[in-house]
Amino acid sequence: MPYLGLFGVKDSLISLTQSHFPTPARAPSTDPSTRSPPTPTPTPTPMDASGAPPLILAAAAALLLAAALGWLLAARSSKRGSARLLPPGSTGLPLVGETLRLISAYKTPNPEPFIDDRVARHGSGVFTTHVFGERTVFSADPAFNRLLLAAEGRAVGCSYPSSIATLLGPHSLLLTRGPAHRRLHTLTLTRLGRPASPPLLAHIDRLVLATMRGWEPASTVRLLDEAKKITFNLTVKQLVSIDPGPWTESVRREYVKLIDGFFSIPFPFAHLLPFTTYGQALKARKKVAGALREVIRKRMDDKLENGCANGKEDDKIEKKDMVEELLEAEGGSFSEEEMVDFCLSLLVAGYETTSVLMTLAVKFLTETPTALAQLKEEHENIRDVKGKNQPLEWSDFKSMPFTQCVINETLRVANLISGVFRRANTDIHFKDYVIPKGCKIFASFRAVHLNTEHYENARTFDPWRWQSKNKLQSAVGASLFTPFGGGPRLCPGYELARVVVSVFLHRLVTRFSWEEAEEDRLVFFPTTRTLKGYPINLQRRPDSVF
Ligand code: HEM
Repeated sequence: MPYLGLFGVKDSLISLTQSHFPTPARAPSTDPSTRSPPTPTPTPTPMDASGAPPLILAAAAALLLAAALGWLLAARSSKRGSARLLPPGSTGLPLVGETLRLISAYKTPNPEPFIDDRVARHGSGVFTTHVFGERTVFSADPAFNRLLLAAEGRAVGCSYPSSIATLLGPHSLLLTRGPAHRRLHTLTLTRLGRPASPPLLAHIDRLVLATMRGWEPASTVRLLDEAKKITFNLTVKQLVSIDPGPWTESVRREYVKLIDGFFSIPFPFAHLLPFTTYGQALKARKKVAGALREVIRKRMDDKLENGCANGKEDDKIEKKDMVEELLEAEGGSFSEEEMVDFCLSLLVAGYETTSVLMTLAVKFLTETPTALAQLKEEHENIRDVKGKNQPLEWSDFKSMPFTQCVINETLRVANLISGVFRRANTDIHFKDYVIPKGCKIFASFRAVHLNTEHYENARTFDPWRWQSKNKLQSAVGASLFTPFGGGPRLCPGYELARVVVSVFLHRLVTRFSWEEAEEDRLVFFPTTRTLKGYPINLQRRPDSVF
């Protein structure tokens, strides 16, 4: 799914979250202007012809024919008439367009040239290409990106392939549109946009500490795995108020298979092919949804038994979790299935992104010792004032300005979501171009974040760049910094993700020292992460108290 970093066309998937970035310490000293594309994943793999039923073969042939026709039309239109108004570009080879070039770029440690070269060749930050069976306009232009984000739901709409939509469920926030989307988005923001609430902050702190308590005084851990545990348990708590235990563990086992499905090839009739990753993901989805349904049903029954709590007084009482928000919202009109899909999509949405953000922040800091030293000092100062054992409070979070610079810079450099896909609902006029109704558009955040015109030494991890006053506001205002998107689909978890990572860094640097257990590197296919999950050797600090 585009948000998760997957871009699917027909039966293919391409990761959007692709973010390539050389590790800061090894970043090239030169800083070519960088523009970034989405991340490729495997192209649609045709079903094995030998064993395929005739119906499938006929469908496959029809698809191929449609793709060929699409390509021919795109190629013709780029040469004459109205298509002269399309942003410049090339449709590449018949059928595959430029898909293979895109994929191979993202399989290297430096995928930037896919966009850079085209921007340079066409002299335009907006260009046309043809990937995954579809003509697609790429934007590396912050002004156009802003327009696209703001126009969501009107001139453009987000578009997900059916394979992703099936895993998410029809009532997922990511799939709803129009007034229903606005209502659900506001509700989500109300819940997730309040990490300042004392119970939530205390809970994040407790969860992080509980995970770290599981680490031996001297041990090797794969940081990404640990970060994922924290993120999953935290989201479950936010949704249904269940603490880590056998229930969360059994749901997590299925959930991991579901997540794998987003990055797999959705073979036709996958529900009949349980040995494929996508087939297993479909099964896992049923189990995760079933577990959530059981909890939600029980809560609905409890509510019926205890009577509705819709009075004025109750509105003022902070809801204990997302299910309670849903049960109370809109006169309690959400159906069980709507609530299940909604919770499931929240569980999916922040998992990979927040965990990789935590891991990469530690990796970049490890490779930039001066930044790590400054960060440690900031957190030790907080501890000096509070004493060793006190839980973190909101005022402590507010005393972490350098930590926020580290998080901003990790987001800028890592590009966990390298951009978002939209589809034009109408002809779109931008500069001298017209992007026709129905056309797919990719707004690349990464291309902007790594562009030397906007950021000096754009490919170097430099958290100090965010220290200057108002830098963040002006970068966000000009759409030069959009790691969480913008407009009506602005990520509702943006504040929560920051708080989780801040608390995690606080507890890590004040209780442990560490070094890389083995060399690890960033990979960008099918998503941005480190190849080995960043194994580190941890040493508990002698003065740390648990
Ligand atoms: C580093 C962490 C994160 C990053 C970089 C990130 C990034 C994004 C981006 C770029 C979008 C916009 C997608 C679009 O416009 O199509 C988005 C949407 C969304 N995010 Fe996040 N996100 C993060 C964490 C979270 C967390 C922790 C949650 C919730 C627990 C969350 C929930 C969502 C949801 C539900 C949407 C869809 C909103 C809608 O369609 O209205 N995200 N996120």
